[in-house]
Amino acid sequence: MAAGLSVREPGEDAFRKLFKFYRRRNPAPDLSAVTDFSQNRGTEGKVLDAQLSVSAVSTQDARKAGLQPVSEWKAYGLEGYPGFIFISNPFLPGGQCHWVKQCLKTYPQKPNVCNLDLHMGAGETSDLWGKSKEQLRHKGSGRQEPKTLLEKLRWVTLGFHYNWDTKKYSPEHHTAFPIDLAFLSRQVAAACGFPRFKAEAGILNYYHLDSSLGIHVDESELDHSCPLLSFSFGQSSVFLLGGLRRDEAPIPMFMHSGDIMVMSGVSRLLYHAVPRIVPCPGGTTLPSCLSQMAFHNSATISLSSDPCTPEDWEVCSKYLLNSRINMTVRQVLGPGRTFPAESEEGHGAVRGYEGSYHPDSDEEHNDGTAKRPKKNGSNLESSESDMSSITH
Ligand SMILES: O=C(O)CCC(=O)C(=O)O
Ligand SMILES: [Fe+2]
Repeated sequence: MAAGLSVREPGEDAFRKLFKFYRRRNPAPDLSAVTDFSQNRGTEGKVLDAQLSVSAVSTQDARKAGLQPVSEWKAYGLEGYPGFIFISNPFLPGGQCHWVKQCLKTYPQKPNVCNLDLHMGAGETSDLWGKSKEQLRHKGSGRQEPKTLLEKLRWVTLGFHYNWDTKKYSPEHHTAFPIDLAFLSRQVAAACGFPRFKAEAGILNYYHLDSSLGIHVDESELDHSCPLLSFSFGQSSVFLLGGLRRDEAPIPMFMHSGDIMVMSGVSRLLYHAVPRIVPCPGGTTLPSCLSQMAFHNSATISLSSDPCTPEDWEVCSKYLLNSRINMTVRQVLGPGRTFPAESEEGHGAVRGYEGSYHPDSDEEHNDGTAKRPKKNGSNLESSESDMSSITH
């Protein structure tokens, strides 16, 4: 680590040790201890069935969001982690394609904010999709080929735009939250017992095969009684769920495409990180739930005037061969609350952003420990010298 970059020098705590273990390239780590909810593997009696509110979401609304009826969802909790809910891919066949397409084609557009805005002009960052799609579609697997703008995308913020420097939200930096994503979030939150959840801020993280997201707690939101929702698409990842203290050893678990995680109650403020992306074997395929896209039956068409077409999906699937997308949705303010006056503020900050709070890829520098926010803002790390490490 370069001198002066460290915000603080934590000891070799249990979380950091496991982060480094799973982040390691050579030799690749043994993943047999990673809990896999979809396979009932590695759960060692700690997994509980989570109770969902089946009647809180109509089958019609679930379908509109691309989801199966709640009665079909497989939802789990973990003993000792009240408020943590893991929903194993509840999407309908074809239901994920709308969200992937939105993350690549729609949400990066203005007025939303993305990492490329920090060092490129408005003209250059407009229509990333249009500027990238042909090149991406025809791209070979050669590492030497220049990256498209879409491949340089690391994060997008929605609604109340998270400020990576101050680690705060502010009323001045707000644009309309996407209606379709608010709808999806409302259904998931309602099923988990939060019928009044209001999607107010979103952070989309774009990971490549060498990306990781450093150890952190999401505590910048002003009301922690509201859950944090997390949706994953594309290649799988290892997610580390820790405790309220940084030195508690985390539980490693896989997040696969379509999986949804809800952090609420006591688990809302747990340390967590993503040390590793785990591509499908061979690196040339998509997870099976994504390879059977049913366009004729696209469940989400009614949510958007721009449904995901087969041509769109060709670009999305090419992108996802090497990538993972995660959307987190947050409620920033408590019900009926507004932002406090500046002088009353005592809130804010993402605690312990160790490594990067944007996907990052710098192996040497990415041991899960806090660094000064990079110019790109976030905390993602990647082993290239660009900015693939997430450090929100
Ligand atoms: O990518 C993930 O699974 C986690 C993302 C996350 O923790 C965040 O955006 O705060
Ligand atoms: Fe987080």
